[in-house]
Amino acid sequence: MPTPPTLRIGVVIVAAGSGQRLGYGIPKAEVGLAGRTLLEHALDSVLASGVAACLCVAVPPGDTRLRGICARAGGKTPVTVVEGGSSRADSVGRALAGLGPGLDAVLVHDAARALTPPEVFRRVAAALASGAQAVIPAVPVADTIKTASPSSPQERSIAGEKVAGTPERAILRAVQTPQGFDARILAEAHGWLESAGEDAEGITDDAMLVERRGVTVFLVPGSEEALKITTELDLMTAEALAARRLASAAAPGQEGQQ
Ligand SMILES: Nc1ccn([C@@H]2O[C@H](COP(=O)(O)OP(=O)(O)OP(=O)(O)O)[C@@H](O)[C@H]2O)c(=O)n1
Ligand SMILES: C[C@](O)(CO)[C@H](O)COP(=O)(O)O
Repeated sequence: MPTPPTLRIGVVIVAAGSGQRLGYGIPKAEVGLAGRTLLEHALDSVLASGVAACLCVAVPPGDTRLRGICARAGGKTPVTVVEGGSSRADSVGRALAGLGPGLDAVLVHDAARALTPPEVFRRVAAALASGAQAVIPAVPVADTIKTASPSSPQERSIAGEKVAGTPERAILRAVQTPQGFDARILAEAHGWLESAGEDAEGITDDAMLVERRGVTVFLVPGSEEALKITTELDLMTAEALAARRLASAAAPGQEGQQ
């Protein structure tokens, strides 16, 4: 089988969110998990994957702590920092500009998915190298998902919403980051987004953005460990995962045994 071409890949980490739902009163990327910030965990995963030629991190305006972390990270891999915007998409757009020219592909990653295993980055990069223009990691959905619509005025005394439909669960996927794209296609899509106005409403990830531009998005296996840390319960789950990793690093093959 021919070897896929090696791509020059830039990685964007969006870390400029305020973490309202976590409610710690500090930017979420600064929150501690197993003694390190979420951003440090995310940087570790990217750098351990070995896919990044360079990184750009979007941090909250005025933040100095995350800038300091980025200044100390990277080693031989250049890490630049930009001020994030008022939405995730805005932060991605700013970080794309901060990556600089000469890249074949870009991976966009949430700092909030701090424990994403390096293998997930490598799977996304491999699919790009095999010719995909857009690739995202995904996992099957465990719950049955319903679509909802408002109840009629007569029904409202029972409940505000009712079921509108039930998509077939077998074809549903929960998607994660890093999301990988041909660099030119992602830049064009974000350029469109800036002028799209109402057409851009409800776009919640970069894959959806390039889908709107007619690009085929491929799926590769994600990881349960790549959960998005959004609430206190997610952080508790992440702490348990990090503890399991530490235990298995200390005693390989012994985890789960008494
Ligand atoms: N203006 C924003 C908003 C979000 N993000 C980043 O996008 C990712 C996903 O966002 P989310 O988990 O919703 O983070 P927050 O916006 O911080 O959370 P909340 O909505 O609870 O405030 C996070 O890594 C977050 O830092 C960003 O860079 N810039
Ligand atoms: C990009 C993402 O993580 C894919 O699941 C998700 O859409 C981000 O959503 P958020 O509301 O900005 O956290």
